[in-house]
Amino acid sequence: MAGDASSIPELDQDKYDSDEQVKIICLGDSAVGKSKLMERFLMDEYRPQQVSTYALTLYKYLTTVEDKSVVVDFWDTAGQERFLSMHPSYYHKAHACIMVFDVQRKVTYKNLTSWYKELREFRPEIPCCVVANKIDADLKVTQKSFNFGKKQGLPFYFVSAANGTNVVKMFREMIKRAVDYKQNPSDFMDEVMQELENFELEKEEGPSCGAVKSASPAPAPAEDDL
Ligand SMILES: Nc1nc2c(ncn2[C@@H]2O[C@H](COP(=O)(O)OP(=O)(O)OP(=O)(O)O)[C@@H](O)[C@H]2O)c(=O)[nH]1
Ligand SMILES: [Mg+2]
Repeated sequence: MAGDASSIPELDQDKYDSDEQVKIICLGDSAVGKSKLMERFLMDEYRPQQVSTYALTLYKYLTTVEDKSVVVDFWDTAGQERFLSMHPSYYHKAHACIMVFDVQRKVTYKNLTSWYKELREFRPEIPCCVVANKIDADLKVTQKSFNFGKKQGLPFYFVSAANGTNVVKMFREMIKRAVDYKQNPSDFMDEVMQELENFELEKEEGPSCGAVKSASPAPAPAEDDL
């Protein structure tokens, strides 16, 4: 992924500056089910055996949010997660993040701390959620409470890519939050970019009293009961 991204049109991230494009990234250890969750949501199908992702995959999804057309790019990792770290370009301009762990492997839950830390270094304010995957393998796990993220007010979902539990709900809510965030960015750099854009517009249109977008944080939906 760290190669010459500029030569691949799909990886030109300037497109995420346009109103109708959002970028959603997925974080979590290898084999927690990130790719399967995206496949489940996008194709509503589930293939139990598939080799892990060795190259970056972009899943494009066209939808409408509050009557507006939106193109969502879901970014799936290139196996860099084995090193518990991603290339900065993975985070660049992301509007939301889905953090996944595997309920059958405790270490994947523990590692969320490192994932979250890295995410916030690059994207301090974007909406994020915590996803407990593979609940089909042990339904009793839904009685347990997983408190990571509670402090930060992150929504939590028990899901299964295998049988589809909560997959559509989780993705729909995250798309909505990504779009809300995009309309009201609260990251300092996003604000700077927005101001620069307004400035450029003003220059083109001549002097006027152009307004700068406000910077209130996107509201988080109510957390699932654990
Ligand atoms: N039982 C069960 N198995 C799942 C579920 N989701 C994924 N798996 C299995 O877990 C394994 C890993 O799934 P992937 O989607 O490839 O995981 P990943 O996080 O994309 O892994 P990397 O690409 O290596 O980072 C596969 O063998 C899947 O079949 C689930 O909901 N339930
Ligand atoms: Mg994968």
